[in-house]
Amino acid sequence: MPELVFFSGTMDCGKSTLALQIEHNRSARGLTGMIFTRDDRAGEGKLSSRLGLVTDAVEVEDGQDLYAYLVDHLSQGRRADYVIADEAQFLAPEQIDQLARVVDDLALDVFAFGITTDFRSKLFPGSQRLVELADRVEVLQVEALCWCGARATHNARTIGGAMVVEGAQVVVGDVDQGDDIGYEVLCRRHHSRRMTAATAHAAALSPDVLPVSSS
Ligand SMILES: Nc1ncnc2c1ncn2[C@@H]1O[C@H](COP(=O)(O)OP(=O)(O)O)[C@@H](O)[C@H]1O
Ligand SMILES: Cc1cn([C@H]2C[C@H](O)[C@@H](COP(=O)(O)O)O2)c(=O)[nH]c1=O
Repeated sequence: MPELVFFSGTMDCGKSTLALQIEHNRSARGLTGMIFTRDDRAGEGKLSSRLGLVTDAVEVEDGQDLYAYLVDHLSQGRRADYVIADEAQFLAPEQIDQLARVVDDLALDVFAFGITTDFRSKLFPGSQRLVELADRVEVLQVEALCWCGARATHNARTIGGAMVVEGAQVVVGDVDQGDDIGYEVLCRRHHSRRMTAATAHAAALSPDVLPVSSS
């Protein structure tokens, strides 16, 4: 049975790498994928992984009907044996409904990849709809780690290494951005305490927490 599968996790846990591996394994067996993405860091119409792999993809636009796009594609006699949708958190809920219809009416597997929650630990609307509709939600096996060594479950947005909680839900960016606006994955404890690697390091160096000499 074709399925809608949502591969979810934090940033930097290997979602795009897995998407590229699924694409590679299927195309090696003569299958043809329809690859959708939106706002990949590598630029428009690209699906990229931090391991350096990249492939071309269809850049999803606001209001685009993904089901109609596939029907049109197939009715022109072109192939699509399965669908990959990366950065699926950026899709609108209606577009997730359209992907579910691709599974049910066109009998294609749809593999969606995305982060579940934003920098305030709130669901992205597209991810919420995926959790509601997916046949399976898969958590990636390679766990990203918080600076403390615990499994990272949350995404923090940072400026100069310090966590911020104000701002737009969507700001395309990467981890390890130095002084720029960026992201860091944290465990829940450190996300709720707003404690990033930089602020934890600064606190450890603070005279307030240094052992006081008795001499
Ligand atoms: N230099 C490296 N050597 C080995 N693995 C790396 C390297 N850089 C990144 N990775 C792996 O790639 C993962 C990020 O993959 P990516 O597909 O870009 O993540 P996501 O799409 O989930 O944000 C990291 O968690 C790490 O496992
Ligand atoms: C937490 C969070 C992330 N984003 C953006 C930042 C990146 O461009 C993508 C996630 O990409 P990845 O391949 O999973 O690393 O999402 C955002 O716009 N808003 C957020 O709150």
